Amino acid sequence: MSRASLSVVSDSVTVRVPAKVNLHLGVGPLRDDGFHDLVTVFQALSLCDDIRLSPANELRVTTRGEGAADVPADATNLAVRAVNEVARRADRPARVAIDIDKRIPVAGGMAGGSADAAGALVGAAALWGLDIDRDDLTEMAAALGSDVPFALHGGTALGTGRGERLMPILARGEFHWVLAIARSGLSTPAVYGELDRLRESRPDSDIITTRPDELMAALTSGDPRVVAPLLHNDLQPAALSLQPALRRTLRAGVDAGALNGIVSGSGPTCAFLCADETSAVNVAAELSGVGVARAVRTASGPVPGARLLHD
Ligand SMILES: C[C@@](CO)(OP(=O)(O)O)[C@H](O)COP(=O)(O)OP(=O)(O)OC[C@H]1O[C@@H](n2ccc(N)nc2=O)[C@H](O)[C@@H]1O
Ligand SMILES: Nc1ncnc2c1ncn2[C@@H]1O[C@H](COP(=O)(O)OP(=O)(O)O)[C@@H](O)[C@H]1O
Repeated sequence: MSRASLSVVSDSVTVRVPAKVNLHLGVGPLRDDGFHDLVTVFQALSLCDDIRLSPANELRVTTRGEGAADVPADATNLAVRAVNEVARRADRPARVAIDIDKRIPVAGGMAGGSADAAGALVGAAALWGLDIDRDDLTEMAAALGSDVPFALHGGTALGTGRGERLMPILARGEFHWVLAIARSGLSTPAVYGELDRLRESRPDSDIITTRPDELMAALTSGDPRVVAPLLHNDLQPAALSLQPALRRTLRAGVDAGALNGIVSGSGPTCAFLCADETSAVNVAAELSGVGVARAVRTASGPVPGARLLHD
């Protein structure tokens, strides 16, 4: 069969993909390949991007919504890279229009680009009727970025390696979060670099990357009051060093009634764990009034990873 005669199985597909927060982020020393070994606990949140893929004459991408102007519209867009990867594997032309409806803050430490990549992998496979098994999809995801496998996986999971090796974690119940989105983003490599710099200046500081057993046990209890004091992020001092104003944001969320606040991944989004949904709505309202963030959102977790939406 020639490439041109391959039939398109569907007119268009839409995939919904979640943001993540790291409930625990332990960062090991810098590896020779430029990455750091991690021990992290991811949770997928109800703040999602929607990725629509439709047949087109050429590969193109448009983004609307949250931070759209900061999302590349060329071959460096992670969704474009994902579609190119599926096309290469299927040996077919990547003639697809990708439309991203963004809600996940760009360069916000919530893995928005990774989510779009995961959505585009699932979307391209569905659009072209390809049968790619879960392990192969996960391998393709890991090649696109350390956080991409988790965006496929969703739920609550332990991440090791550079974050791409996943093991599901049992988390009971629903956790309610408030997200304070900062006025400008932070570059992930810059934040890891700042952590290395801070560690070099304090050579006696311990680097501990053991499994966070206490947090994992707390998650099975489903009680946010037990989980809240166990939130931990090794990248937080580095993010605070690059954006000192985040200290005020973290304080404001706790003052507004959150159980605890943490910088999400490499930041600068701050995530606040609340006792319940009502408390989250109240904390969000109060935090909006203080003016420490560009936008404030509520979200719950865990939610599933990349999933096809059916009209
Ligand atoms: C920090 C975390 C925490 O979940 O997420 P974000 O806060 O950015 O969303 C991740 O480790 C980000 O993962 P991701 O954004 O996929 O990173 P990649 O594209 O794989 O790598 C970008 C760069 O980040 C640094 N990096 C990333 C992962 C890792 N384990 N060690 C690193 O040092 C490296 O400098 C690398 O070149
Ligand atoms: N589809 C995409 N959405 C967002 N950012 C993207 C995308 N594709 C590439 N990028 C690039 O990736 C960088 C990191 O974006 P993002 O994944 O949103 O943040 P973070 O790594 O902090 O979670 C952005 O600054 C942008 O240049």
